Amino acid sequence: MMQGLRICNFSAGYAKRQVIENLTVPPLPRGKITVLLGPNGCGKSTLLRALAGLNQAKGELWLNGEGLQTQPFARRAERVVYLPQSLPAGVHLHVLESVLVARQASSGKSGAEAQAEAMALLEQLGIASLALCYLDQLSGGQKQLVGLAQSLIRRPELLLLDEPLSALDLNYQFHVMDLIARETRQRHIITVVVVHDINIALRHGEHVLLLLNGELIDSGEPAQVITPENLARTYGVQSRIECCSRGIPQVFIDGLVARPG
Ligand SMILES: Nc1ncnc2c1ncn2[C@@H]1O[C@H](COP(=O)(O)OP(=O)(O)OP(=O)(O)O)[C@@H](O)[C@H]1O
Repeated sequence: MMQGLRICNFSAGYAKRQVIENLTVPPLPRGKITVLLGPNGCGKSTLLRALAGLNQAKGELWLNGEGLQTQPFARRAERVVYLPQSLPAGVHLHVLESVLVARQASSGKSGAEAQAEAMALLEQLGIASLALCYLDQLSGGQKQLVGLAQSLIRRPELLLLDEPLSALDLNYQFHVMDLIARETRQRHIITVVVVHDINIALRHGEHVLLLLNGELIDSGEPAQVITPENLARTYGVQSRIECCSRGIPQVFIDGLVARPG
């Protein structure tokens, strides 16, 4: 059985606008973090939502050898989890309840075992002390961490995270990427993460997809894809990549080669 996610001749968009047209992507690996990069409006969220079956789409999607497009939505929702940029407002649950609801939705399991698992995950994310706080009383970053707990507890085969770091401080960005990498590796998940910070992509990504105007510009290992040429072409920035004293490559932006858009 072919492992990983295969995307072939895939088109997605909205009633009046096709955003992704005939996209074919080399297989996305299991057990690794794929970072999805590209400028504002290039179609990253549209692609993730379409992979989750939440946007109109046509074409072929194969998840670990099984076709996704023809699967009933409930089965697909068990296998594929999409975490949007922000959690829906107005949900009157406390943090622990919301994670348990997510757990139940995908495995039907509840009770003491599920509760212990949920608490362990909140602990790992450093938010166990918030377990009994209501979602609408949390800060933006805290909500983002809860969203991540809700997604991870569902144990998906394909985990789609749309800018999961956007509200997190520096320490949490690092910690969360490490945690996502560990879960991804241990549970053999295919994880796709949208980030805008190119240095996070370079440091924590294990595979990179670079999109521009709904088209794939490049894909592969971070150091092969995140190059000054590709950054100039997609983001219009002039950049250089240098290793710091610890040998970790870093991107420095020296200026613009083009105006946005
Ligand atoms: N509901 C919608 N209806 C119609 N067009 C939409 C809708 N949502 C997004 N679009 C359009 O689709 C294109 C891609 O948007 P998308 O949100 O996928 O971009 P993105 O790469 O995630 O951007 P960003 O980095 O700013 O979040 C944009 O031109 C946007 O205007």
